[in-house]
Amino acid sequence: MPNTAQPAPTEPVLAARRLSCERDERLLFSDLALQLAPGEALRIAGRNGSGKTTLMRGLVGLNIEVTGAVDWAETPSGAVPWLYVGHRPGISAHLTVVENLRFLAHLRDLDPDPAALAAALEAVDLSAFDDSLGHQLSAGQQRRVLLALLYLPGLPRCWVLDEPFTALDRQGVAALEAHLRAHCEQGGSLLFSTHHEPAGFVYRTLQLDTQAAAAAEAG
Ligand SMILES: Nc1ncnc2c1ncn2[C@@H]1O[C@H](COP(=O)(O)OP(=O)(O)OP(=O)(O)O)[C@@H](O)[C@H]1O
Repeated sequence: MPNTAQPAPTEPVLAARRLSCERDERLLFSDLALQLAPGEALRIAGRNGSGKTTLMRGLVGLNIEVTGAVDWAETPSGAVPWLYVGHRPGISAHLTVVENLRFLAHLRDLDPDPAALAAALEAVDLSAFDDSLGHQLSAGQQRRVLLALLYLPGLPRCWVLDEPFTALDRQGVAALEAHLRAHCEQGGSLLFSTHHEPAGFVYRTLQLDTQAAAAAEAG
């Protein structure tokens, strides 16, 4: 099922042009353009160090080394149109699971009530660990705390997820794929990176190695 969808002919959620980035005198990408429409998913692929994280952080304004034009569609409320979830779990060792999730939510201007926090933890199969401390969690459980963000109410419609499948077991991968598919089917958009090739939903792929190679050849 993956990799066959063409961009939909609707007003884009995100339109970026002439994106370029050079780091440590190494060209990562140059004159790159991408668009994302409502209901679409775009996977950023490429080898380690090819610039996937750099590109995604640039698109959400977290990396000023990325130059070019980035236009996000305005939201009716004027709120930030994206939810960015980076590749590091960022779990505090001395907070409980539910405290960590609340903190991660607050960092993103979300203020979920206890019922919403409990429902999100249940969705990622962590109900039994809600009062465990961060340092007591496995790598996959830490990832699940972070991914619980995707089950909170009031999220922006475009999700930007860096390596969301890292450390998940097979059941976790399948559950996340189903959740991302439902998000897109409901008109949400998704920009994500992964070395895993998801099979559970439709997405286009932007291959960054090809971009860098083409730019190097041209220049
Ligand atoms: N803080 C930093 N300062 C300078 N260079 C950096 C920094 N972080 C990453 N880089 C460099 O930028 C390049 C792209 O890194 P980036 O993290 O975007 O790659 P990636 O495609 O996401 O890799 P991976 O698949 O390993 O996660 C790499 O060459 C890396 O060395």
